[in-house]
Amino acid sequence: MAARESPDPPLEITYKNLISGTTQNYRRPELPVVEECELPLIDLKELDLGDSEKNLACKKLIAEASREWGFFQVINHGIPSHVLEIMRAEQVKLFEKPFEEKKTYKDLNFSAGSYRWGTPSATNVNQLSWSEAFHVPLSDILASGPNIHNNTLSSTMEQFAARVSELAKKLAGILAEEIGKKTGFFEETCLPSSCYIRLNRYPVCPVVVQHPQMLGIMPHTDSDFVTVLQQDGIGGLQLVKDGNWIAVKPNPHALIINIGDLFQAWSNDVYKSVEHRVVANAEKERFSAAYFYCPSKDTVIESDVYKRFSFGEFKKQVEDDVQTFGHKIGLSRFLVPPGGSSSSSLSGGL
Ligand SMILES: O=C(O)CCC(=O)C(=O)O
Ligand SMILES: [Fe+2]
Repeated sequence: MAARESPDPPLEITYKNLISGTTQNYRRPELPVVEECELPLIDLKELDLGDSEKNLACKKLIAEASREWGFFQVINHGIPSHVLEIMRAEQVKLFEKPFEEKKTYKDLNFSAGSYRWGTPSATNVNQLSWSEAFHVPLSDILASGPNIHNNTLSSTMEQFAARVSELAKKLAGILAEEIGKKTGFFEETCLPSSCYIRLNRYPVCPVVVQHPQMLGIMPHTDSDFVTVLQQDGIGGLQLVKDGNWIAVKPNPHALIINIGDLFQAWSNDVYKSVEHRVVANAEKERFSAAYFYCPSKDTVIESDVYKRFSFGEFKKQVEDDVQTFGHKIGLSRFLVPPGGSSSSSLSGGL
């Protein structure tokens, strides 16, 4: 295959100087990595057996995992396997396209900037994400009407989103109920068009030999209520638990669920939005698809721990911080100062 037709973004060439530099490449102290482990595995079948004891026990497990891990995996989640398989097949087909084509992908009504690769702001190798992604607001897909381009990718994403959002809504409702909050909140605020799908590909990373700590995606928390993640069998996802990085063992039958920043704030820090990252792989490429369950931008998050903020303000703050500091600061930006009031308005805010 001619070089210009390669599907891979030119990560190695673009970041050559960062990769080959040594002295300026200070690496911040790493948390120790603990061995691969299984996330709490929750069988959602228990919710629908008509057995109220099992139903309650299952809800408790969901809440407990969200408090203690911020992450869990679910089986018997109700999403037909063909929906997941078609999504994955379309995702692979999309990423197989030559890099030059992905950069300007016009077949879909994806907004500008949906396709991302590497880390444009990286000034040292530790800030480099060895990956490419389509980060797609579902409003792009739904706005284009039913299958306007006769495009199987957009109709597949629409079908995937419809099913996965049902799962996210169900889990969010259970988590709300477990802390005595209104479950209807999500139906009112998280609309089909306010959510996002992010299709990730982690190309093989030959540089791992020189830089064993190379990451596929930088440590981050998600800026949503709940994320539903479909990963393949390669592995590489890690999360922080009790001050250590834990490697998640892939389970081919399960979907991964994690709590995002909005739920942490809305639950007054009961549920945890936990930092996670993906390590690069020297031998195998990896795919994942994340569904971000988000409210409309004007939705206000009320919390006793954080100043009240709209989702739009939160997103804007994250974007500004990434621009200024090269990384997200997140919820700590919105903490109520000691002795302060959570209803105080942000400057230029509500
Ligand atoms: O690929 C993964 O396993 C994680 C992806 C992720 O964290 C994200 O897209 O926010
Ligand atoms: Fe994430």
